[in-house]
Amino acid sequence: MTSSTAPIEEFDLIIIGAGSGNSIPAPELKHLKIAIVDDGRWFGGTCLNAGCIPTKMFVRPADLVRNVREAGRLGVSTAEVSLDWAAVRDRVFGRIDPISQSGEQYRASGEANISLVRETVRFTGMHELTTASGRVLRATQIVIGGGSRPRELEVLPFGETVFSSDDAMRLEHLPERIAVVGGGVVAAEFSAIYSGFGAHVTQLNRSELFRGLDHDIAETFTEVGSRNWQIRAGIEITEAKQTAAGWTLTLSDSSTLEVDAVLVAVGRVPNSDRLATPEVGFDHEEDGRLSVDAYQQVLKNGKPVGGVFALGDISSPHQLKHVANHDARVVARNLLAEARIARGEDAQLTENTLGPVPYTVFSAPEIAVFGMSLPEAQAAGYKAIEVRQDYGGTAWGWALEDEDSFCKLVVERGSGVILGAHIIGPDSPILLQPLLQAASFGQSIRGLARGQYWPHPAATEIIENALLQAEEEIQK
Ligand SMILES: Cc1cc2nc3c(=O)[nH]c(=O)nc-3n(C[C@H](O)[C@H](O)[C@H](O)COP(=O)(O)OP(=O)(O)OC[C@H]3O[C@@H](n4cnc5c(N)ncnc54)[C@H](O)[C@@H]3O)c2cc1C
Ligand SMILES: NC(=O)c1ccc[n+]([C@@H]2O[C@H](COP(=O)([O-])OP(=O)(O)OC[C@H]3O[C@@H](n4cnc5c(N)ncnc54)[C@H](O)[C@@H]3O)[C@@H](O)[C@H]2O)c1
Repeated sequence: MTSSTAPIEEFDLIIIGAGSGNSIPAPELKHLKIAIVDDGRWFGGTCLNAGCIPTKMFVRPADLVRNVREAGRLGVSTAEVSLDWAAVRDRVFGRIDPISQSGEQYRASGEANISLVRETVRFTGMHELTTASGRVLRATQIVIGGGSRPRELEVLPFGETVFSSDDAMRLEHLPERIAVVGGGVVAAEFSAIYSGFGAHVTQLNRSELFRGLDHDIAETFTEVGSRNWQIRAGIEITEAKQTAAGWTLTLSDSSTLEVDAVLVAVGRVPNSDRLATPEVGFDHEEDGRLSVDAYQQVLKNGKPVGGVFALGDISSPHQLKHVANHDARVVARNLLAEARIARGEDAQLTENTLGPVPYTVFSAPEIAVFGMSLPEAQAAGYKAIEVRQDYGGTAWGWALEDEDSFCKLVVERGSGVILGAHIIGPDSPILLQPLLQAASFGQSIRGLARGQYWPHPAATEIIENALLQAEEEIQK
């Protein structure tokens, strides 16, 4: 399949993608000749440069302003508050860009056994890659951590005033009127950010928001979110016309919307096509991600391809950084184990077997969930119960004057194991963790609430009360 006549450059290990893949070269791999290949606009992958980290650095000031605006109901009188987009943007990227740049410098010249290749590559053999400039790289072991990219909408292709999350935080000026297209986590987080900064935001989605989540969580998000930005769910853009000011969007109910700019946040596509992994015959799932086995080995005709592993968004059903990081830990162990097995030594591959995956949305309101809703648990054949604890039923909820937030628990009646937890409200990503811990270790909720102190009147009493309710319910 090699089309280039360039001399072949041989490595022990090639890592494609310097996002989560960049954590793989550890001291244990110092004996290997390694190439790290990445064609990103910024070095270090999505999370650092255009994902988890900068978004949360924008969410925080937007939250502060929103809290001040809402503080009147707690008796706090405030003058008008505002946020300076350019100042926040420069603070965020003034911190992030140097981290990315020094990471790149270190990889380019910091270690004798590592070569950095800043080019796009494609597979031209199962252990061979060809770069855009025609270099041919070969290795015994290859890790594919190529990530995903924002999906484009046919009716609104990306351009100067139609952008994805990649550009959404680096805008020169914050547009006054923004349409945010999508009903998932990216759309939710950016609607909260832009509206906190004072833009007039209209979120458009073809179905209800957060369709995959517990119904009450999705409904409450829509209700509370609507207090800060406009939400139009169950609507599609049928036509988009560029105007002098921005865009006129025609919607499926025949109404029109005038905006200055559009953020398209309708999911992310795995980068397997850019790597030509279909052409070398690797297996793929329906959504285009690479198929892997329990050891993160890439499959071909259902069987693992020796020496080829994948991690993160390019092979995971969960496009989440904590999942990509754990995949990388498993792959790092398995690279060494595979080499030992090949040398006839006693070694075993490690399975990727962590418990339920937490999913958190840093919007206004925040959401944190894992596992099944009650209908999902019942459909899966569990004898399950569900309880709901409102924040407002605890002293912390009174302090917040909260009338919207809640925690729902789905518990298997017999074992007392938590099958799902669904929290919407302030600090829900933190409140989820004790529940996730119990579920991850298969711990019954029996005795969990009363077997430890819960500081009074902290927000964790919401979890304590939910557990007590669930314990009572499974005893009936
Ligand atoms: C706006 C936003 C906010 C997010 N917030 C969160 C959050 O709060 N919490 C959370 O858990 N997750 C969050 N995520 C998801 C998280 O960022 C991703 O799951 C994670 O970064 C994926 O890591 P990865 O290593 O798989 O891929 P990436 O970090 O994307 O790395 C892949 C790298 O491969 C390179 N590459 C791809 N194809 C080629 C090729 N052919 N040749 C050479 N190089 C190539 C790319 O340039 C890229 O640098 C967020 C995502 C976005 C977009
Ligand atoms: N806090 C976090 O953990 C966090 C934050 C941001 C992103 N992420 C990750 O990034 C990934 C991408 O996020 P996302 O919000 O872009 O995707 P998503 O899958 O969460 O939501 C996509 C939304 O776009 C809509 N949609 C899809 N195709 C469409 C089309 N053709 N026309 C109109 N609407 C369409 C869907 O109905 C859905 O509401 C997520 O899977 C998530 O795991 C995580």
